Amino acid sequence: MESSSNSSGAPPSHTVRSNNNNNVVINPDGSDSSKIVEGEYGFVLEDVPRLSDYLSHLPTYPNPLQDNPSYSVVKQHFVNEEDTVAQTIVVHEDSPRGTHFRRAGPRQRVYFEADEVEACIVTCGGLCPGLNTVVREIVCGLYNMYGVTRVLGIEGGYRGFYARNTVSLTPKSVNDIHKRGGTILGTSRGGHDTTKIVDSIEDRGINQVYIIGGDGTQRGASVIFEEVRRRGLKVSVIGIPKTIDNDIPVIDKSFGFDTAVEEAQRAIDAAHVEAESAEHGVGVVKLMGRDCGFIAQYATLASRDVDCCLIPESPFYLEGPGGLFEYMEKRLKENGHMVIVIAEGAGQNLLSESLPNMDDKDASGNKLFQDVGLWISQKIKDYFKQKDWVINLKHIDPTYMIRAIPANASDNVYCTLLAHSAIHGAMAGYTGFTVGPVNSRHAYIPFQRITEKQNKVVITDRMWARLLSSTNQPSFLGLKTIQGLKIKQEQKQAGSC
Ligand SMILES: Nc1ncnc2c1ncn2[C@@H]1O[C@H](COP(=O)(O)OP(=O)(O)O)[C@@H](O)[C@H]1O
Ligand SMILES: O=P(O)(O)OC[C@H]1O[C@](O)(COP(=O)(O)O)[C@@H](O)[C@@H]1O
Ligand SMILES: [Mg+2]
Repeated sequence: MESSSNSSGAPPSHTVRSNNNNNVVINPDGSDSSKIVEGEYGFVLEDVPRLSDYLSHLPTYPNPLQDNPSYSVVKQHFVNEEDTVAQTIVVHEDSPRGTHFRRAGPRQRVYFEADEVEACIVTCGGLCPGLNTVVREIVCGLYNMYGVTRVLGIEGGYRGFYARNTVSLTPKSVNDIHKRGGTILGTSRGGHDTTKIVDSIEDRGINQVYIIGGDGTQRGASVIFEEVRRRGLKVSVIGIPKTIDNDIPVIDKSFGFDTAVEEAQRAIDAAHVEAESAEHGVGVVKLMGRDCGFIAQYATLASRDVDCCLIPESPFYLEGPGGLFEYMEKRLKENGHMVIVIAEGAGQNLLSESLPNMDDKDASGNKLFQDVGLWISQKIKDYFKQKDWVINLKHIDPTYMIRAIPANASDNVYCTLLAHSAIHGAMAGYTGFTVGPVNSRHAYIPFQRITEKQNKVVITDRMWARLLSSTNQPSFLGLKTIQGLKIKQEQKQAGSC
């Protein structure tokens, strides 16, 4: 096969000029692999590392995709090397061009020959619908698009690299796994040991590492990448973002989220049927969402049967004017029944008042929460009992049932695109990135942008207002807080004019 040599030389650590004369800042403080490219009119590219940044004279090869009969219909075979995806697409005349990410997709030249690739896949953290689809599509995509036949499955999450045997994954062995929930590879929390993991990668001759997981996993992937780079290995480290909670920033949404919202409808429907069939019926549905209430918010908006949605981002209170109990009394008088949806991370401040000193963490260091569904159900029962109201409360907790199902059709397609974007990036020699859609276009995003903060429901956005207007619930914000938010909003608008 034809090969050409890349001569980028020794690891750069300063500002250099790119092909199109932009400023490129690589490793500004020497501590990480940030690559910021600054262009005209406020254009900023937050680029991702490439193997050639730290390995010199790497040969490249023509991309085999151009000879693939299935792709012969494609008009433009390859993504232009200079293509980027804008993070902000709502702009006005004077807006700077703003932050961009490198566009995902197949490149004209690749850094790996098919028979050179030793890929591996690992799934980490909590379950999420679609994990098996991503695994399947990495295996089949590598095989069908690039002729790669050697893919290993790492079992049981990060610790599987050094504590378990691997399984060989072939298009045949993964053929129908997308129809099953969970992950055929198994998963775990904790157990991240960077040195042991990279030793295992080196010992097994692995040169493409596909890591599927949430924010914790991507933090782990980032340190694996740094260690791989420090050792000077020709190994691409690619993160594929996963979380049912949808709390990963920058990307449009995470896979499995749509499936979760859809499945949550069944629980809300059941709660509604139970509630409306009884006198003063109250249905309480607990949904997942450790630090953010996206599943609860979207499930509520989709259902239209929910009277109150409680999420971690919007603090609430039970007693007194404007509180939950007052609203419940009003709603039960008006309508005879009501449905409450609560995200698992909501109201934890109130719970810790009743149950102090609960500071347990899981093996990954995530805080373990008290069961807010049980807690609020008991509080509601106690309140109405002392008021001599007979209510009929049914509490439904479908959380793990929702998480354990296979992905729905749209999540399956989304998982396929994620897997393909990840493969194209790895084959093109990109590394140290997470893949995901930004404003509907798949992009390669530096790890630190994914791990530096969490995506949250913004309660001053129109979407939350839509929810409030659909449920008619109180905002639980005091007059002072609302005024404060308004002033902030006005100051922001004045500043941007
Ligand atoms: N800061 C970190 N550095 C290295 N590994 C981490 C870090 N945070 C979490 N991990 C590892 O990532 C894996 C998944 O993390 P976890 O928080 O459980 O799930 P998720 O990836 O879904 O957020 C675990 O094996 C954990 O040890
Ligand atoms: O019982 P587990 O496995 O610790 O999972 C519970 C947590 O997993 C989640 O579903 C998702 O968390 P991750 O994104 O960290 O996997 C949370 O909503 C929930 O709090
Ligand atoms: Mg997490």
